[in-house]
Amino acid sequence: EKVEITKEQQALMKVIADAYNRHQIPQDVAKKLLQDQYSAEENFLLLTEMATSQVQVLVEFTKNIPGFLSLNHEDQIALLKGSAVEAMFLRSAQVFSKKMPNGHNEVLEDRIRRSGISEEFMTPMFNFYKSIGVLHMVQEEQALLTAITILTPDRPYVKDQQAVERLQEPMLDLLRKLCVLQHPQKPQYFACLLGRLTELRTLNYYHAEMLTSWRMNDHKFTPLLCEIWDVE
Ligand SMILES: CC(C)c1onc(-c2c(Cl)cccc2Cl)c1COc1ccc2cc(-c3cccc(C(=O)O)c3)sc2c1
Repeated sequence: EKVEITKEQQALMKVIADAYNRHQIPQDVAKKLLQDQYSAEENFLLLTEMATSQVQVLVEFTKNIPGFLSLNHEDQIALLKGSAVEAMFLRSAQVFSKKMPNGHNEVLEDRIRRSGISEEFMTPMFNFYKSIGVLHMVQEEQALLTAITILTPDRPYVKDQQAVERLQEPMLDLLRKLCVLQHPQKPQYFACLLGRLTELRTLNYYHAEMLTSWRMNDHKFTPLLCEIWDVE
């Protein structure tokens, strides 16, 4: 049947896309990836700085999601803590797939591969990056998918799951329509995107292991990362 994006869905798309484009890692921070120190220590510190900056960007983006700030305050924190790693996998995946103009993607891969992460986590991590890359998502899809990830009702400690569902559903409906309109030759495209969200959840477990092994090697995180990841 003819898929139509309603006026209010257009308005929602504009709010989410503008927020996503407005809140990016500052270029001077992203540029640090290109500096020439490549020791495992140096890479870890750089990635820590990127992640910290990314969390700040993520919080600002989340505050622009219509209805988020009217959720119960503890639930707002639970949603951010529960989705931060997944949102950062999505964001860093865009860096790989959008072929950053000044070669960020190669250096990012090198730095991640040489930052004290054990081999067993590299495979699922880079498989995810590849599976996102082949989708060639447009900016609006990336923005909606990030908002949908943040608005996942069944995160740990969320009390009013229905309230979160009521915010997530219109985003899912809009993304479904967008996929049909943007990728008419790929009827399964929307299902593919949702499949990525499932793959993201498994990466949470690998990431928790990564944090543990870094901490066992006495790696330090920033206060913001300690707070969002409940470490130290
Ligand atoms: C604490 C640190 C060691 C860490 O622990 N786990 C992870 C992680 C790793 Cl490895 C992989 C996935 C997820 C996480 Cl969470 C990280 C590093 O996380 C990040 C998080 C976001 C970004 C955005 C970037 C980026 C570059 C250029 C341009 C842009 C841009 O947005 O333009 C973004 S790099 C980057 C690194």
